[in-house]
Amino acid sequence: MRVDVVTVFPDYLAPLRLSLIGRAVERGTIDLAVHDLRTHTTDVHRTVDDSPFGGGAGMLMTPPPWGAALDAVRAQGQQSLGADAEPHLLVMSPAGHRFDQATAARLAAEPWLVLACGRYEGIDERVLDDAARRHRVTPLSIGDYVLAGGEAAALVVVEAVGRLLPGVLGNAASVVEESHSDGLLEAPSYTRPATWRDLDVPAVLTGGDHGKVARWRRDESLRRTAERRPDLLAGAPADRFDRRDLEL
Ligand SMILES: COc1cccc(COC(=O)c2cn[nH]c2)c1
Repeated sequence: MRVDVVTVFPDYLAPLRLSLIGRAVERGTIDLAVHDLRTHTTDVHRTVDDSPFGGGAGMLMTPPPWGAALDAVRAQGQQSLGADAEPHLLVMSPAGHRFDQATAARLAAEPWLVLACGRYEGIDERVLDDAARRHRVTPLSIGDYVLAGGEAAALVVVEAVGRLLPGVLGNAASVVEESHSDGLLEAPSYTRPATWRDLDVPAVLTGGDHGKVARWRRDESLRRTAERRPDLLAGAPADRFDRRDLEL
């Protein structure tokens, strides 16, 4: 997978060169390129923002540097992926579609993502409209809060998507048995020592009955989800989860 990130703070994306994702980049599983938006300005002050038409607080990112940057990113990407290749542009924004594990799984199947990191109050809408003439554009939110810029959101998206790519997680690790993989939160988990500060591991987990372990984990998963994230249960079709255990 090729991943391009456009930002006024390239150094903010340095963590993508570390650890799990960093190794995937070194191995070439992820072909990562971080681009400095200011490289695509033409004025002496390297201006990327201006006041919003219609008034309003703060500044907005002006289209010309974004247009030039996205054109350059497409040209570079097509050099390595082929002249017909087109990216999927993800614009990190509080006004975006909700990013979740299902979205991460869908994006992990795509060959080329370009992430746009907005700053200030955001990016002039015509940048998205112009890009949409050539390829898919998806405004994407990692949650219902406002950050100072899209860079932290880009780190989240690249990590959540990158870890799903083949070979990125060690063989032992599994993306199947984890929170949100089955629409629920994962059950509590334990490892050695069996007793720690007079706290014991639930006996079912050390009893050796795998059927009972599976049942216990499912029950705990449903209980934890009902307690912490009832929204995940509310939207589910009636038969999706075994609600009898939770008196829901
Ligand atoms: C592009 O327009 C804007 C405007 C304001 C802030 C940002 C940065 O992104 C976020 O704040 C965000 C992303 N997911 N959840 C929050 C982008």
